This record gives sequence, C-alpha cells and structure tokens, in this order.
Amino acid sequence: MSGWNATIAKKTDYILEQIKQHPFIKELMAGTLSEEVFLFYINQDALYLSEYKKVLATIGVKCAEEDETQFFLDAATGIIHVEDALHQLFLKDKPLTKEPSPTCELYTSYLARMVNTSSVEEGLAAVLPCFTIYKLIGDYILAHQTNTEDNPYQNWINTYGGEAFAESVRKAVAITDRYAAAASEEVVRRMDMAFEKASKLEWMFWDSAYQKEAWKI
Ligand SMILES: Cc1ncc(CO)c(N)n1
Repeated sequence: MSGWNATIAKKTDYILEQIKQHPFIKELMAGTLSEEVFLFYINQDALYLSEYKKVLATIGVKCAEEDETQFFLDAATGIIHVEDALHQLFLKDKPLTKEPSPTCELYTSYLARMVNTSSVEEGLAAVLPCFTIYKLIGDYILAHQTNTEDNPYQNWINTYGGEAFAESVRKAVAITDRYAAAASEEVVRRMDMAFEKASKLEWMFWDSAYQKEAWKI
C-alpha cells in the first residue's frame, strides 16, 4: 500500500539523509557523543515532549473517528512514560533548565499553531515527522551501530528502534494517509509543506543540541 506518506517521505528523503550524516547522530551511534551535549538534548527533549503531549491531545480531539481520537490520546499518555524513563535514566540529579532553546521553542510553537489554527489534515501532516523520523533514525542506528554492548546511549536508541514504537508509527501513518486520500489537491499541497517543515525542524532540533544553542540575548 503506497499512500501520501510514502510519496512525501521520498520527496523529503534529503532531510533524513542529512540527519543520518549529522555529527550528533554519528557520535550517538558510536557512543562517543559528549555527555554534555546528550544531556542538553535530553533536557530540551523533555521540554519538547511536555508540549508535544498537548499537541497530540489537540489533534486527537480534532479527528473525526473515535479510534483516531483514542490513538492520539493514548500516544499523548504514552509520552508521560517516555519522559519518566528518560528522566530516570539520564537526568537524575542533573541540573536542568526549564527554558526551551530557540529551536525547541520554534518547533513546539509551530506544532501548536498547526494543530490549533490549521485544518486537521495539515495538523496531522505537521505532527507525523515526530513519529516517522524517530522511527527511521532509531532503525538506522540499530542496523548500523557496532557497539550495542557498551554504548552509554543504548537505552535511548532502543526506545525508538523498538517494535512498540513501530506499531504506534504505523497507526499514525495510516490515519494521516486516510485524511490525505480524502483531501483536495490544495490541502495535500499544504500537508506536503507542513511535513517538510516539521522534518527540517527535526534536523534543527538535533543540530541545536549539538551546538548547545543559546538565546542570542
Ligand atoms: C524532537 C523530537 N521529535 C520526536 C520525538 C519522538 O517522540 C522526540 N522525542 N523528540
């Protein structure tokens, strides 16, 4: 079955390629990423996830079918467990900031705007790369890493490379494909733009962590 997601994934493959080539991912995969950079990332990701949870609940409420609403509400609830696990594993006793980086702010604000003020189709398209890119990157790392035994970041890698996350991604793709199939050409064009922008923001999120991005003032 080849739906909207398969087409837009092909068109935006250049972004996925650049994520795979990014030093953050290369060093994460090798286990050589500096702890400081990783903690910056996990801290920002915890801030990201607490907003993303609201984004998922919002898009869920906007979906027409009961099973679609339930899926996104479950995904939002699932994030609480991911957050807890990441905190337990990596952030215990570490100093944390509650201030989102510029890129974290940009990404969560963009998603919140899309699900609150755009069509349900565009909202779904904006949210989808959070599922699909993490899945593809998780799988990519698992397939290519050489040191699964002593990589300090293995627990993070396993979260996104695992089958539980894969099932959730399949459902998110199926729902979004269903809406795209019923949408006008103009709406599909807007969905494409939202997916591409959110995919770029995924690249920027890793890049901003690698740079330990600060506010300019
Ligand atoms: C920035 C970002 N995107 C997607 C995911 C996967 O939920 C995550 N944890 N963080």
